[in-house]
Amino acid sequence: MTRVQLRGVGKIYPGRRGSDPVVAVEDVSIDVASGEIHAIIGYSGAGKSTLLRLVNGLEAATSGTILVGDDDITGLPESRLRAVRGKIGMIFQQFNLFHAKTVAKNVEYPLIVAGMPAAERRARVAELLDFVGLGGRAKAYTDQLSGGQKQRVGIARALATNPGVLLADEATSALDPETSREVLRLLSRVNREFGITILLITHEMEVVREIAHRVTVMDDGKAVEQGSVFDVFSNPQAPTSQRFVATALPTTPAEEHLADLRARHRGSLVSVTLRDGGVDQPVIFSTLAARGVSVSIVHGGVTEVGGRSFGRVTLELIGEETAVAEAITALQAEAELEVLS
Ligand SMILES: Nc1ncnc2c1ncn2[C@@H]1O[C@H](COP(=O)(O)OP(=O)(O)OP(=O)(O)O)[C@@H](O)[C@H]1O
Repeated sequence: MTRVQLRGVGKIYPGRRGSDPVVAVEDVSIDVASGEIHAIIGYSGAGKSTLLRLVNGLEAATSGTILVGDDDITGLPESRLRAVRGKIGMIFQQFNLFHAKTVAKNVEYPLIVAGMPAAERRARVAELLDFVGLGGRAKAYTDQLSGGQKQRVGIARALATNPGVLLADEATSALDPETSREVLRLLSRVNREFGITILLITHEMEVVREIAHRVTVMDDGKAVEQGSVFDVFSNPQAPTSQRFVATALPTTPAEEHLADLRARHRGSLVSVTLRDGGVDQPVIFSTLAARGVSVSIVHGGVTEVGGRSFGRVTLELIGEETAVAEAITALQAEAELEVLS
């Protein structure tokens, strides 16, 4: 069981040929609990890859401390870093497999480096390939595999030496949505069955929603928001988080779409947020029915986030003007409701 702790971590790259230094990561603190799946999300250039390289010690932080398990990797000499890296597995967007080697040889490679005897290696490789569902493809060459299968080989190889932490660098970005979900489900199993802590970076909110427990949102080198996936999705605070959430959740219609809805629906339009632990849907419908107001859902929906439900629906309310106004006032006391027209 391994936790990862970043405290005030910064990375400044020296400017090239007289240009200004680049602040890639600035004062980032993240606590990844042992056995947690923690996602770091951000747009291109936010500093995600740099952060991951600092965690596996490929690059040295300019400031702050990084603990992997009980090892403070900041300031460790290369010889000691190698031992810590042995406890960290890594998978990549482009898989980084050896094309001239078979599937089995790819997975065996880190075991050879670790000095494991041949008979044990064979047994371990067979066990790993079974786990990732590639038991029948041991002798195939990696260029005969689909993208999803290649990433399964990457995962088996990363797990070979029993790491406590798995770092995933945009691990599903090169895959189609269905294959991406299969690989994410496999990563969830890795986390659940072996208790491996996973730190993954991504620019896709769907990835966060699918498997992460907690999330850090990065923007311009800084951690601008952190929290449980449900909290960040259902109530994003930072503008960057709000933009990401809008890509993955039903939202209030944007202005141009709203104009279209208004043209097609003559009733009053209201947007209601449905949050696990918030107002019950029957309360909304009975409040409207009691005043003779009829209701249609015209936009949005309800979805699963972090194992809980969250939704935002736009409703068209039709009835007597005073009855609709009264119903809206009554609902505002119970629910998160925004009047759109
Ligand atoms: N070796 C380097 N030398 C100089 N600047 C760098 C170096 N690596 C990254 N940077 C800069 O640091 C900033 C953060 O880059 P980084 O690759 O970590 O972002 P990212 O969020 O991973 O983006 P992407 O998703 O596009 O990879 C960028 O401005 C980038 O140009």
